Amino acid sequence: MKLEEAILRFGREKRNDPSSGAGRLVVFTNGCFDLLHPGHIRGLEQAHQLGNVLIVGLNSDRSVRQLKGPTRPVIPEAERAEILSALESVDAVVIFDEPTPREVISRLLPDVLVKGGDWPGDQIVGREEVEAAGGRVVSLPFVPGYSTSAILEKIREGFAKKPRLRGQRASRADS
Ligand SMILES: Nc1ncnc2c1ncn2[C@@H]1O[C@H](COP(=O)(O)OP(=O)(O)OP(=O)(O)O)[C@@H](O)[C@H]1O
Ligand SMILES: O=P(O)(O)O[C@@H]1O[C@H]([C@H](O)CO)[C@@H](O)[C@H](O)[C@@H]1O
Repeated sequence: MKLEEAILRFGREKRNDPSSGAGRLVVFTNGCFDLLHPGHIRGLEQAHQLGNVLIVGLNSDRSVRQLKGPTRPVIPEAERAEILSALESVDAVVIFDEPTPREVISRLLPDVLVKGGDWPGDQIVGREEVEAAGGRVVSLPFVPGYSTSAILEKIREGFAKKPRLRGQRASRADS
């Protein structure tokens, strides 16, 4: 979804308009969401439970590369957005190209801004803007043992031990 559409549908003006089903709490979270894992899924489900609508700000491929290096993301932005959009807990996905979601958050002004516990509270971008508009910021519990980097490392280690020819599927006997 384009930011402009998200603002039209879920922006503060829309929420303050009695004819638009006022009282809908808009929750926002953001991330790269490259190779989803249970930490992502649980965090998104918990985020959605904090309001009525969950909008996810998704870093574009260019933004992910700036943050996590030239080998990332593994999954292109359109497919990351498709995967997130398929989750019942996610109502809209807005891709942003900047290094941080500050612009998106400033324009959407969600009622609740959420980040996982891997981010210290004072480093959550958008905190000031959301709180100044009367919203709140929630840091969700981190689920230990899950990260996209760890998944990628496990894959790299596996291939390092038993490299396979391109296109060759391992038989059960190989494993
Ligand atoms: N294990 C986890 N438990 C709870 N939340 C998580 C966990 N891992 C990531 N998140 C949250 O998911 C969102 C997206 O994070 P991100 O895509 O960077 O995942 P990641 O697994 O940390 O990736 P990477 O290892 O590439 O940094 C962020 O809000 C982050 O706080
Ligand atoms: O997937 P990540 O690395 O958890 O997401 C990043 O979060 C940053 C965070 O919101 C800073 O408070 C954000 O600035 C960055 O663009 C990524 O979304």
